[in-house]
Amino acid sequence: MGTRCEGLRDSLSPIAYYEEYSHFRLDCLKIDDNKELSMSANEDLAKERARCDFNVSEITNILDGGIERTKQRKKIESIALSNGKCCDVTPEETLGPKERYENAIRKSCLYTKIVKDQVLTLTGLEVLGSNSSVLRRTADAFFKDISPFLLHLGMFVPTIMGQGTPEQQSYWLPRALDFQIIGTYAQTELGHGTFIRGLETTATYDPDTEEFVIHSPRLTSYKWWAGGLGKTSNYCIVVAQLYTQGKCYGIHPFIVQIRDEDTHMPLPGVRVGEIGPRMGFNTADNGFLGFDHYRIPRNHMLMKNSQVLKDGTYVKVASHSKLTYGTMVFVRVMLVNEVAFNLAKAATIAVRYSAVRRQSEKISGEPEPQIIDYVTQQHKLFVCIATAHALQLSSNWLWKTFSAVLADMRGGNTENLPELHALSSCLKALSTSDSAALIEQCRLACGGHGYMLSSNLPLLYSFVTATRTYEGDYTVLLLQTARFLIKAWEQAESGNPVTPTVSYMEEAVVGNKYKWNGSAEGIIKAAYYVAAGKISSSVTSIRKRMKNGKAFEDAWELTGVQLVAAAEAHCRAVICDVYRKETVRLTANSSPNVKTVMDQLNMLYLSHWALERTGDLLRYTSTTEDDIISCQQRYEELLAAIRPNAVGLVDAFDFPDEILQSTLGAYDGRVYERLMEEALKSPLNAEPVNRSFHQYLKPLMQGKL
Ligand SMILES: CCCCCCCC/C=C\CCCC(=O)SCCNC(=O)CCNC(=O)[C@H](O)C(C)(C)COP(=O)(O)OP(=O)(O)OC[C@H]1O[C@@H](n2cnc3c(N)ncnc32)[C@H](O)[C@@H]1OP(=O)(O)O
Ligand SMILES: Cc1cc2nc3c(=O)[nH]c(=O)nc-3n(C[C@H](O)[C@H](O)[C@H](O)COP(=O)(O)OP(=O)(O)OC[C@H]3O[C@@H](n4cnc5c(N)ncnc54)[C@H](O)[C@@H]3O)c2cc1C
Repeated sequence: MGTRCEGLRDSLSPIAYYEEYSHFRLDCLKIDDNKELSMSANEDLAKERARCDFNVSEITNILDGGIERTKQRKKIESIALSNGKCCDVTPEETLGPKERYENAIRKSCLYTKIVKDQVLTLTGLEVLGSNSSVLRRTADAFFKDISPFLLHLGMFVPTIMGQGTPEQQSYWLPRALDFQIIGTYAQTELGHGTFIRGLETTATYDPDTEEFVIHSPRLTSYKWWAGGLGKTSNYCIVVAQLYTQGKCYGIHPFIVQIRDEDTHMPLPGVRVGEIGPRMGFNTADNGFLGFDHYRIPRNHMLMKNSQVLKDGTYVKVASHSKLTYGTMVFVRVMLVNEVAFNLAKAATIAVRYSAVRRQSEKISGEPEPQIIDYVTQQHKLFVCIATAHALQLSSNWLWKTFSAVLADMRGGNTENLPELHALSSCLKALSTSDSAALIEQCRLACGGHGYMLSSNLPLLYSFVTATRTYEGDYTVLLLQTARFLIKAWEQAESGNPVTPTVSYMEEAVVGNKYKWNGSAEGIIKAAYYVAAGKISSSVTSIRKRMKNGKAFEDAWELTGVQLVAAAEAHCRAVICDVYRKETVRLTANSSPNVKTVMDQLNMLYLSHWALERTGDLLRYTSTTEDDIISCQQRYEELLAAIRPNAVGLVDAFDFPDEILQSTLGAYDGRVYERLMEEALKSPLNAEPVNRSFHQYLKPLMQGKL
């Protein structure tokens, strides 16, 4: 084999040589060990599918939101996937930073063209709204990492829709939706991300020219992080402090052109670039942006919620001061769905791999079991499937809540905005945090092979762990929810009505302790009592500190750890409640076995969290040790009951291999063959001897260095 490859190296270009070389290596391996590298599907996986006792596509339909939506998703996927040009000849992760970016742009353009020419004509703009997760999911067949266009559809367009006047929308949206311009959302600065009232970029109105002057007064005011900002976008939403008639009116959104539409050169007064290598998002050209007294027309301020008239008069239109934060709320809602989908991918990879992988001996001399037969492995993985369901169903519910509040606000009613803000904040925080932790758990469950980039688990993790930070950090958002909860508690205490998601407080303020009952409804009620207990303890701590002379702000700050835990407990109770109710509702007309397995998963989730929070249950409810023992027993029974259906359950997520992009998780289970095929694509395998041998190793080994 060596001789054949040596000969090739002289006659071929590096890429062609490497492709040829890889094929030769594969051919050789096939000849040498036909059994190992057979093309047939893995037998264990086939057996798993044969023993699955429910109709897989029924659950797929439930998760998609109905049979029609499954059909539409599949249609969109088949349009995108039938375009073979999405494939990478060289694995994305083995390219240098420039090549990776260029390749990401190539694929983004290709994908955009498919969406414009074929998908939008099929679905209309609906695919950009409630159905946009289908586009995101399909896009993953093109990108292992992130598209530089993500912020264009994810935030630039939604900000114009949510913050622009009808005239502004009719001017900007057709251009943006047709990709004649590409935009992003530049809010965060080097010096401030969380505290957006502290942003330093200024937009000062000049009535003489009817322009805003955008300026970055110091280094910390440089915009930092926006996806697609470094090299791709020619426009962006800039969030800046608005000054007019000598007064600051706080942060407002502006549409700012940053590059020439023809040459793509940065415009004079604009300094823009990419921020450098990151833990993930390395194909998304996250950027920096500074302005030197850069002028934009007056009507580039997005004026739906407030306006600056020609003479500089500031007019507030909106009835709520936080409507400028609307895009963030929208993206937080979308992110719950986004991370549910990524967790489902990780669970699919890890469960299929665990059915293929055999390791150790349970009983000496007997065949090695599939690792999925270890109860500890089931404990690691089944909660991932259940959490993906819990978050998917919670995200659908949150989307409905969001749409209803949005409809109210269109009619001028912002009464339910605080509750939506509290809900979207804590659901974003918990869903991203849980998903990141569980994706890492999936990686660990796959042993060494999970560490391979080709498993796709490291990339999924690097993407999802960022969601815990961006669009509002975990702690910061839970503290926002806590503000709402403490106010609600005080209202309940004084006998005033509270909003639906905190109605449990009305019963809890009386001070009863809840008696444990191991049914689903009992566990949910216990979760609400835990939340109420933690909120009550936080209130007591704040009051005690204030009694001891602290100002409210200091008392609040000192109680921060308890407040975050209270908001977390509240959110967990909401997820448990929504997951239960939606499971019951959605399986009302399902076949008996689907009903059973969905109920088992739901009970597994509830029992899992009860067992994770035994300290809280013992403290805030009348749960006893015997109750915990029976809960543990039930949990272990559920692991055993779900085991035969585990592969069927992840098949129900219905990820085509092209979207999953994993050597460990492909449908046919040819794990070892795929690992070897990918290994052979490594650029280091393109030649039998690397030149560093001659340059360094040989001189070192021969004492001639
Ligand atoms: C195709 C779709 C795909 C979707 C996926 C897209 C993926 C995109 C990938 C990457 C995108 C990343 C983008 C970004 O990260 S953009 C930057 C995001 N930045 C943040 O999220 C910053 C977080 N900080 C904040 O939100 C705020 O600063 C704050 C922490 C909430 C504090 O704000 P502020 O200081 O103004 O407010 P106060 O704390 O004083 O609170 C005053 C009252 O206002 C209430 N409030 C706050 N925010 C809101 C809101 N959004 N809506 C309604 N009400 C709000 C707050 O609760 C206070 O109320 P109270 O009654 O207690 O006085
Ligand atoms: C991959 C990625 C993509 C991004 N994309 C964009 C984008 O497209 N556009 C954009 O504008 N931004 C973007 N961001 C920025 C992102 O929104 C911010 O990083 C995020 O909001 C957190 O702000 P920060 O970095 O300033 O963290 P900081 O606020 O400095 O937080 C640091 C720590 O301090 C804690 N902390 C801060 N304030 C408080 C408080 N009041 N109470 C208690 N603890 C507190 C936090 O919990 C955290 O632990 C992106 C970030 C990442 C990682």
